[in-house]
Amino acid sequence: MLVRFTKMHGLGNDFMVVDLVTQRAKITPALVARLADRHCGIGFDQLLLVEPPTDPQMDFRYRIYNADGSEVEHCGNGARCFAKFVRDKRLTIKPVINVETAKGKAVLRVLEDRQVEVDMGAPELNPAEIPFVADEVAVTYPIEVAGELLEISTVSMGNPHGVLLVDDVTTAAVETLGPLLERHERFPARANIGFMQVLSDSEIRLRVYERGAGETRACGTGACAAVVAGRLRGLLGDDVKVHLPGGELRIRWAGEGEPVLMTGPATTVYEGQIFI
Ligand SMILES: N[C@H](CCC[C@H](N)C(=O)O)C(=O)O
Repeated sequence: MLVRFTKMHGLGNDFMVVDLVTQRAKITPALVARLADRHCGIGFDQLLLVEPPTDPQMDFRYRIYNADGSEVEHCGNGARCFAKFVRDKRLTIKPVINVETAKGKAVLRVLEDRQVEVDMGAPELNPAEIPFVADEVAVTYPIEVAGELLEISTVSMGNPHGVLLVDDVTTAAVETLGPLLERHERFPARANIGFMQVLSDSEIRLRVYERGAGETRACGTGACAAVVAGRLRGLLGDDVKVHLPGGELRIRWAGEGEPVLMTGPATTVYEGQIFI
């Protein structure tokens, strides 16, 4: 079967985007992992599927698969690309697009300057919902990894995140602590692990070792989780510039119970077709 796709990225976090509104394809984890291969496939961090909604109140269903084939609950950089894709493909002309995700919904706004603002919903802090093994909710949790005792924050943006505070992201032990914490037994569904350096109350640097993809050039849900964790630690205000290896995101969060707003670019690289 020949399937049309579009290669896109959000600050270098790259995606294969497939319209399953006007075409059909049977997607399996094994197929995703094969297509994600950067030598024998297309190569991407995540596959994004654009589908008709199951909820009539929504405009689309938004499904996400990591490069390892695992289907996940959310992808922030992907949500911005999703908005650009459905508008460019004339699947909608709405400037505000409501999409359903595996664990909720997101509201996508295409702005005048072609940036995309995403209402990512309110963060989840209850350990049981993240999920993270802990007796009660806290701002940080002691966690033992590789013989070290670290302090980690945990946040769900639909998907699970752990956030560590570091002095300098360039020397942070992302390659060693990232995979160990991604698969730590206290994260039963695995987790995305952020390494955050606070520059001021309105600016941070961040690297993210992503669940199912490894370190990426940017992570939208990771940027949201880091700002939430930093604000809860009393280190950040409500409007933060996040510097990621692939570029900058603006993250706003007015506090507990409020939605996190993410604003940033979305880029189309090429169109393609592939036999699957
Ligand atoms: N690796 C993530 C999904 C992609 C998130 C990231 N690419 C973003 O922009 O939020 C997870 O397993 O939850």
